[in-house]
This record gives sequence, structure tokens and C-alpha cells, in this order.
Amino acid sequence: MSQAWGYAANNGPDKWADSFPIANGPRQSPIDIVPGEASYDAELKPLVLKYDPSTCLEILNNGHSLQVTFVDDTDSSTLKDGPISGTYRLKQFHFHWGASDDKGSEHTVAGTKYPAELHLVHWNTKYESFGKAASQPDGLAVVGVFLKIGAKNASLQKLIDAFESIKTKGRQSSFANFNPATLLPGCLDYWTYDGSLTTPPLLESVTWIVCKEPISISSEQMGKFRSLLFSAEGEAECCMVDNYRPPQPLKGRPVRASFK
Ligand SMILES: O=C(NCc1ccccc1)Nc1ccc2c(c1)[B-](O)(O)OC2
Ligand SMILES: [Zn+2]
Repeated sequence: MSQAWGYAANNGPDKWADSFPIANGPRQSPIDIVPGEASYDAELKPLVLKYDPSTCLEILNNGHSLQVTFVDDTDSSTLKDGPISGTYRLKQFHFHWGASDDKGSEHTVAGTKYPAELHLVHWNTKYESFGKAASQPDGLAVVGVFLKIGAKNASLQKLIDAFESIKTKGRQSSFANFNPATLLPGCLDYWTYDGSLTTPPLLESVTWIVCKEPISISSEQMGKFRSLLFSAEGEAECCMVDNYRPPQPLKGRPVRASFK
């Protein structure tokens, strides 16, 4: 793959192994979650998410997704318990979505694709930075939340209202006092398994925590996500859609459920 990775035919998921051979590794993500094959683990604790809106910094279009980044130099916004031990700090959240409502999520549930998926990215504070943690098998913990078409989501609307300022690749704008807890479903039942980043460098450092309950997004709001661009200002416009990797082989990994 001569040029940078992306989601097009010439640089998309089927081509990533050319530059990132770990793409065919033993713990790749996403996966198809088959509820009947997940094992309930009574020792799994409830997730403890503590988010401080004042750590919210900016919203940006990085050419692959829209991302909201946080100040992560203190334990102000953290994830604890659940399947992990220790304290993981919130670094950023971003989304993956489709060109139409029948696809877009990365994880699937018994083959069902949702129109979008939110990833809340946290890094293990036993390492000195996100970059260092990202190369460790227990370095990252990502909470995945499915989006399904339904009622308008007031919390997502705050992000959408900033989209005009980040329409093209490389644009960012300040984004303050957003509480990511408002993007979580009411019920925090989850599936968990050991996996990887779903985009290059595809590092196998993620403890995945995928919520069973989706949050809602309206059709109109989904349309606003699809109005973002992969392309930079002045380039031929390319809508930011289908920025998802399809499910990867489970290769014998256990998937545990926090609920019966
Ligand atoms: O942070 C990323 N890249 C930059 C980077 C910097 C330093 C070291 C490694 C990587 N990528 C990334 C991080 C977290 C997630 C994903 C991609 B995801 O799988 O999409 O959802 C969860
Ligand atoms: Zn992601």
C-alpha cells in the first residue's frame, strides 16, 4: 500500500495487511459477537466511568473519523473495574458509520450491523502515555456503544452542531465542557474480549468492552455524519462514510458477558 491507509478499494481493510501484517494476527478487532456463545462471568464487575467535562478539549476531522480529544494529564476522566484492573484514562472518542442505515458498526451482534458505533478510548495509567500503552497487551480499554436509528439524540446534537467547522480532513476546533457520559446507554451490561485497534497500526493492545444496549440517533442526525468529508479542503469531495473495518476471525478467543 503505497499511499496512506483509508477505506477505499485501493487502501481499505483488505489492503492493510500489506503494510501492517498484524492485520492477520491472533487478536484482531472488530468481531461478530454471538450472544449465545458468550459466557456469563459473575466475576466481571460493573463499569465505573468517571468523566469530567472540563477535560474536553477539541473536536477534529482526522481524515478517518470525527474525534473528540481530552486532556489526559490527570485522572479526571477515567474508566475502572469492569473487566480491567487499575485505572485507565479517557484520551478520545470517535465514531464509525455507514453510507446507509444497514451498515456502519464495526462489531456486529449475531451478524447484525448497526448504522454506527462509538468508541471511547482509554489508556492504562501504569504506562506513562497513550503512545506507550498502545503497544502493550493491557494498554488500552475501549468502550464500544452501538447507535441505532430512532429518536433525536440531544447529546449527539452538540457534536453535530460543530460539524460545519470540521467538514474537511485536518480541521479542528475547540470543544469544551462536553460530558461523554451523556453518550452512554442507560444499561451498562457489556461483552468483553481481548482485541486490537480496528485501524492501522492495528495494535493488539485493546480490552474491548462492548455495551449490549444501543443509544439512539435520528435519521437526520445520521445524515449530518455522512456530510463530513474524508477529503481535505480544495480536494475532490469524498463523503466520510463506510469508515468501518468488517469483523475479523475470533481465533479461539473467549467472549465474556457481564450479564445473564
Ligand atoms: O490512536 C490511534 N491511532 C494513533 C496512535 C498513536 C500512537 C500509537 C498508536 C496509535 N488509533 C486508535 C485508537 C483507539 C481506537 C482505534 C484507533 B479504533 O480501533 O478505531 O477504536 C479504538
Ligand atoms: Zn474506533
